[in-house]
Amino acid sequence: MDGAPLLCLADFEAAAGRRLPPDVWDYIRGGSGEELTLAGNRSAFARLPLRPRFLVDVETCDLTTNLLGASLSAPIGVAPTAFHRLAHPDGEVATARGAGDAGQLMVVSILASRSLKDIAAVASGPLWLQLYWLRRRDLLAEVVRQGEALGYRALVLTVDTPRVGRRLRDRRNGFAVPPDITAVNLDDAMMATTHDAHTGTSALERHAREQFDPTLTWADLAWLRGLTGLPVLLKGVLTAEDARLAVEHGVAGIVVSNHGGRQLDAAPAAIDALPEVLDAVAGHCPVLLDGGVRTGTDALKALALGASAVLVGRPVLWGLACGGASGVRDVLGVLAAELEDAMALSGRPRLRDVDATLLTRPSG
Ligand SMILES: Cc1cc2nc3c(=O)[nH]c(=O)nc-3n(C[C@H](O)[C@H](O)[C@H](O)COP(=O)(O)O)c2cc1C
Ligand SMILES: CCCCCCC(=O)C(=O)O
Repeated sequence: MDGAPLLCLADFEAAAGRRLPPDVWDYIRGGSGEELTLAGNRSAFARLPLRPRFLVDVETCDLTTNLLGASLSAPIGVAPTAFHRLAHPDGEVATARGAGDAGQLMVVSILASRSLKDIAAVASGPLWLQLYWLRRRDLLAEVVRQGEALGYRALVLTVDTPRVGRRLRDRRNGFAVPPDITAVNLDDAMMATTHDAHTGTSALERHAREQFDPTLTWADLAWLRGLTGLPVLLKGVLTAEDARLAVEHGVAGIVVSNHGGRQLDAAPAAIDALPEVLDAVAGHCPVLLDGGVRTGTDALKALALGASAVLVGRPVLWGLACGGASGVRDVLGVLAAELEDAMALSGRPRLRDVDATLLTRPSG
């Protein structure tokens, strides 16, 4: 990567914004509606001060962790995002290389623009596979079968997208996926409408209305669990009520997420929704968080509240746009280094020391 050094995720964001075509940049950066939730994801982190402790030996800080049997160099991973070839010609293959080099988890979108097989072939870190519930259950079942056969270790069902949110940037741009970039793990004919550009509308919104199944309910989870031996996590849970139902339905984990502010505008900031979900889950399964994580201190705050790990969406695409695999590795590396710094400077050298007292004064 040439030019000024990229020292924090905001540097990657600015550099990516200069490189990508304006409509792609808007697709990546945008949220839905008035973008209140998008902004809230950041401002909610900014509102939480940390309570550092001192005179603790912090010469060595240990970020390593284990998530559903996978050893990770840090509790930070790649959130599923569609069509990585929008950001770099190598797409998800580069992302998987970068995540593997960083020793971190990658969740691959069902809308990946490289094959699950090519991604698995280069991955040195754990891969999970994200699913949207398609009306075409035969295609969904085939993707699950393929993912399991290729060694993907868990399924992440996104539940916040019965349809795509009102993304005004995409509507204004008449956004459509360029014809040479496709969701190659799904049927070409089914995906054709993602390429149909019409002024004033988003091809992705229209496509999802046709192809995503909005009738999905809790009762359908049994069908998915019956297809596979893989653990199933739910992504997009924001309330205690849904978290309780998720546990009752035997999920292996929950990702607290508002889809990066791209679905229901006015949904709570992810970090604000985390405590009620954690309370309801009561330790029955790991709870991850995504949405607005941009610094090591953001990650530390989520971990202090009780998250097992955080995922990042847009920052990975910024890294990809800036430098392919090495850009992704660097973005994840910067976040991990910042987290390590924050642990040292707050007197919490091990993840088990990272608890609620970092945010709230203990009683008594
Ligand atoms: C360009 C883009 C594409 C996305 N595609 C998907 C997807 O295919 N599946 C999914 O579950 N979430 C998708 N998401 C949401 C992310 O998984 C994640 O929830 C969100 O990006 C986290 O917020 P952050 O970008 O602030 O880190 C997408 C987000 C973006 C920005
Ligand atoms: C192909 C139709 C829907 C794409 C939505 C991808 C996504 O989750 C996002 O853009 O956000």
